[in-house]
Amino acid sequence: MNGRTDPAGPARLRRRRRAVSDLGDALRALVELATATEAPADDLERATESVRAAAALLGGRVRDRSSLPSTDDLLDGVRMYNPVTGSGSALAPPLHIEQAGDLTIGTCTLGLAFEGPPSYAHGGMSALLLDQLLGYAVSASGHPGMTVRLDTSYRAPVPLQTPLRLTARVTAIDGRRVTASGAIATAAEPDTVLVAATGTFVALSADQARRLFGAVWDSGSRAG
Ligand SMILES: CCCCCCCC(=O)SCCNC(=O)CCNC(=O)[C@H](O)C(C)(C)COP(=O)(O)OP(=O)(O)OC[C@H]1O[C@@H](n2cnc3c(N)ncnc32)[C@H](O)[C@@H]1OP(=O)(O)O
Repeated sequence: MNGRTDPAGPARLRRRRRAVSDLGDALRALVELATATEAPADDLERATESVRAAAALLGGRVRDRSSLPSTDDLLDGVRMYNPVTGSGSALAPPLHIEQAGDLTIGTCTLGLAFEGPPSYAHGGMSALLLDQLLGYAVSASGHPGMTVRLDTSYRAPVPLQTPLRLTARVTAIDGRRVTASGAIATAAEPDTVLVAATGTFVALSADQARRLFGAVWDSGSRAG
């Protein structure tokens, strides 16, 4: 039973979402500290035992790839484990996104866990952030689609532990194909582009949507 069919569902769903976000916060802090720590081996060994105990607690009930998380709502755009924006994801910085007219703005700070070259972000992380932000801009334009191409131009390294400002906007709509462009800058110097990207997104045909996501829709409707 999930939040949509259970009479006590809304309150239960709110509590579960809060718990998922709190766990996400704790996990992100853990991942960052596990990267930054210079603690002695004894402490690392004790921490490993605690983390294994926590994993055992979470492993009692799990979903597989054909079911949506019970906390998510695709129609409302709630994806709590999205690896870029999801408050429940240990992998997400998380990136916070808002829409201002036709401009999509993202903010985040990357910690040491995202290090590529010493003291700077891994280039794949920049592409991940931009893919998400461009995809959001495309959805916000009313033409959601999947990324089929992402061209990324790395002009200067992205500093860690520094507030970042990302921007994106849709530049062309051509049938099922939508193009969006965006950039990463620091919040302190928003006009200095560090990484720029242009992405092509394609709206799925009904057949493509059924082929790619049919199993997930079916399990969602079975769950109510
Ligand atoms: C808020 C949410 C934000 C989410 C952001 C995150 C977005 C993501 O990361 S999505 C995940 C990564 N992307 C993917 O996994 C997609 C993988 N690709 C596919 O599954 C398929 O390419 C698919 C289903 C999208 C399209 O199918 P495909 O058979 O390639 O294309 P098709 O349907 O024949 O063509 C549609 C149009 O797209 C064009 N197109 C397809 N691929 C490309 C490409 N690589 N470059 C340019 N144009 C392309 C075709 O030319 C065609 O154009 P036209 O209509 O003018 O002839």
